[in-house]
Formats: sequence, structure tokens, C-alpha cells
Amino acid sequence: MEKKQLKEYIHTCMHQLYGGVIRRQQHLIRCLVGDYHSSSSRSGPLLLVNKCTRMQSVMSGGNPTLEVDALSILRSISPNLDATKHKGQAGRIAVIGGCREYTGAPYFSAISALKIGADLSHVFCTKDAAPVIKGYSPELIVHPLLEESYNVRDEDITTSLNKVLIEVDKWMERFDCLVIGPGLGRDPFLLDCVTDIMKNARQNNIPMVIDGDGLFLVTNCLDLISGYPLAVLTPNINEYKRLVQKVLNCEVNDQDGPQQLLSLSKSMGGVTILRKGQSDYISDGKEVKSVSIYGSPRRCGGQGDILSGSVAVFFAWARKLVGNGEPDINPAMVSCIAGSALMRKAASLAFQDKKRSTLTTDIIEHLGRSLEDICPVR
Ligand SMILES: NC(=O)C1=CN([C@@H]2O[C@H](COP(=O)(O)OP(=O)(O)OC[C@H]3O[C@@H](n4cnc5c(N)ncnc54)[C@H](OP(=O)(O)O)[C@@H]3O)[C@@H](O)[C@H]2O)[C@@H](O)CC1
Ligand SMILES: Nc1ncnc2c1ncn2[C@@H]1O[C@H](COP(=O)(O)OP(=O)(O)OP(=O)(O)O)[C@@H](O)[C@H]1O
Ligand SMILES: [Mg+2]
Repeated sequence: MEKKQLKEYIHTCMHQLYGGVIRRQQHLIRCLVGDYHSSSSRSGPLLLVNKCTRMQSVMSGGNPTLEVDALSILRSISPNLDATKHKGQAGRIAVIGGCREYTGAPYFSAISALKIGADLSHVFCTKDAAPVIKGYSPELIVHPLLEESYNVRDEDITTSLNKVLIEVDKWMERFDCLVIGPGLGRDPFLLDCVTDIMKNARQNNIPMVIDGDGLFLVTNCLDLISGYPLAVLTPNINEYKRLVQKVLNCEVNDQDGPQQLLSLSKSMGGVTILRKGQSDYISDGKEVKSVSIYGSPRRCGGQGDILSGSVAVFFAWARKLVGNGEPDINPAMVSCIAGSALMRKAASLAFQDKKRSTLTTDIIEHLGRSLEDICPVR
């Protein structure tokens, strides 16, 4: 049996054998916390799932000592669907991004949030990008509120900035999580607007997933997120390199990658960082975990955008668990682990179907089935 088939086979068996038991465990989060800190508190089925995940991790080249039981975590934070809930309770997400050049990235991020189970997904983008993004999908709520410098006269800069902020402010408190940066671009006026939006979000304790050009912004203005526990950064290889150079004043050290990631997160006051790559590494400055399951060899652009939208939804869900009396988990860590696992599973399924022609839209189409395989709706 080939490696990939074996992985799928083990996964299917474990799911069939224990999926129902795990879903019924009301105390799964306590097991999850035990999994972070010790192995002695694992329950029977969870232990077996852990073994399975570790086996997958070893096969996919991850670090088995850091590998976390991502599938159990994903199951533990996914809410039940029932008739008592109303629109909004499964998450209201907003993506701040989309400009003249980039309309795909904010769309990928926002639509992924919906496909996973968020109830509402908004996009705040420039006036030029809005009709294009609306044209991709009637599901998204698109606000053409942002401006780029070429559209703003010098003498109007302050009034235009204030106008943008007043408009965005009206919506801010409604969101469970923001995704800052997919397809944002690097226009100075636009980045000034987003700087103020982020300050406002922080004052209102709104979680933020920062990706793409949002990372360009915060790397040049670390105070925006430093010490904010509700910030998640999702750097790719280039974005990570820039962060390490700026914050740690050195080059990326792959010999001791997890330790360097831990230092980076600690130096930024405990923001959670998801370093994307062959294995994804996640740290909140206290611990480092890895997710290496599934994955695909296809590297088409846009996969990081799916991830940012996914992490935002899981952040909203995990935060609700904390609100319901599970204070021991860090929702930022948990959401990164869940987002990484789901993205990698969807990418592997899409690749099975489409091989070299796999596109980001194909991966998005597999998000629902991936979540259903891991965590079926009751
Ligand atoms: N379909 C879509 O719409 C997609 C859109 N996407 C969106 O693209 C944006 C950039 O993200 P990315 O991942 O290409 O950035 P990354 O790997 O750091 O840079 C690669 C190289 O490019 C350069 N560079 C980048 N931006 C630059 C700029 N404005 N002006 C000048 N140089 C710039 C960069 O240079 P450097 O920063 O090193 O100076 C590096 O050498 C971001 O908004 C993302 O969300 C993606 O999500 C994919 C799908
Ligand atoms: N070599 C790899 N093997 C397997 N999975 C990978 C590999 N590199 C990245 N990934 C996965 O792809 C996802 C996106 O990571 P990537 O580094 O491509 O982000 P990105 O460059 O920001 O993407 P985008 O094109 O959306 O900006 C991550 O979830 C990561 O797990
Ligand atoms: Mg990216």
C-alpha cells in the first residue's frame, strides 16, 4: 500500500472506530489541554487518535515530538449545528484586503470562512476591487470603503482617512475576528487607514489574523500588535524572514527553527505565529507545536489565503469555548492548529483529484468535505 493510501486508510479506520465516541466526550477540551502539557491524561480513544496522528506526522516528515493531535483539536472546537441557533452565532468574519492588483486573495479568504461554517463574511476593500469581488460571489458582503493614494488629493488626505475610519467603525464591533492583509497591497494611504483600523480593533478586543501585506505593515510597525494576545500572524517563507530580521535582528535559522519561532513570538509579547511551510509550526511564546498531516505538493498561490480565513473562523469558535468556561486553552494557538490541519486535508483531497492542475478554488471546494470527514455533522 502506498504511503498516502496508508495514511488515508488509518485515518478512515480511526474515524469509524472512534469518531462517535470522541464527539460525545463533553470534556474533550480538558483532554486537549492535557495533550499540550502531559501524556498521562489522555483518554483511550484520544490516545489512539494521537498515535495515528503521530504516525502520519512521521510519515510526512514532521517533528514527532512537537506534532499535535490537530484532528481532535479541530473536532473539539467545531460547534454543533442545531435549531436553537441564530444567524451570526457561528461566526462573523471580516477580511480587510483587496485592491487594484489583488482581488483573488480577499475572496479566497472570505469565501473559505463561509465554506467552513461562518454565518457571515464581509470584505472591506478599495472601490476598484469591490465590484470584482462582488462578481465572484453573491455570498460575500463587500464594502467599497478603502482608498488608495492615486484616488486621494494631498489636501484631502486627513478628511479621507477620517471618512474611511468612521465608515469602518460602524461595523467593527459586530465582528468575531478580522483577517488583515490578503491582497491589501502596499499603498501608503491604504496602510495608514489599516493602521487605524487595527488600533481600533485592538481597543475593542477583536481578534486579528494578520497575513500577506498586513504582515508587511506590522513588520514595519511592531507596536500595532506587540503584546496583543488576540493577534495571530501567518507568515510564509518571505514574510517570516522579514519578521525574524526585524524583530530578532538575525537571519532565519532552520537548524533550530522551533526555538527561533518561540523566541520570535516571545519577543513580540506573546502574539501567536503560524510559520507556514512543509510542516506548519505554531508558537505563542510559551510552547511550539507542529502540524504536518496531509498536505499537497502543489504550491499554487492563494493557499495561505484559505488558511487565514479558516483560522479566523476557528478563532471565533475557540473563543466561544473559552467564554463557556474553558479558560485553559489559548484560542489563538488552537485556531492555528485547526486551520492548518483543515487546509492541509483539503489540499490533499484536491490534489488527489486534480494533480498538477489543482487550483486554489479546487481546494476551497474540498473544505466542506474535509471538515465533514474529520468532524461529521450529527
Ligand atoms: N490571487 C491573488 O489575488 C493572490 C494574491 N496574493 C497577495 O499578493 C500579495 C503579496 O503576497 P506574496 O505571497 O506574493 O508576498 P511575498 O511572498 O512576501 O512576496 C513575493 C515577492 O514579491 C514582492 N512583493 C510583494 N508585494 C509587493 C509590492 N506590493 N511591491 C513590491 N514588491 C512586492 C516581495 O518583495 P519584498 O517584500 O521581499 O520586498 C517578494 O520578493 C499579498 O497581498 C497576498 O495576499 C497572494 O495571497 C496569492 C494570491
Ligand atoms: N512545502 C509544503 N508542503 C506542504 N504544505 C505546504 C508547503 N508549503 C506550504 N504548505 C501549506 O500551504 C499553506 C499555505 O502556505 P504558503 O507558504 O503557500 O502561504 P502563502 O505563500 O502565504 O500563500 P498565498 O499564495 O495565499 O499568499 C499552509 O497551510 C501550509 O501548510
Ligand atoms: Mg500569503
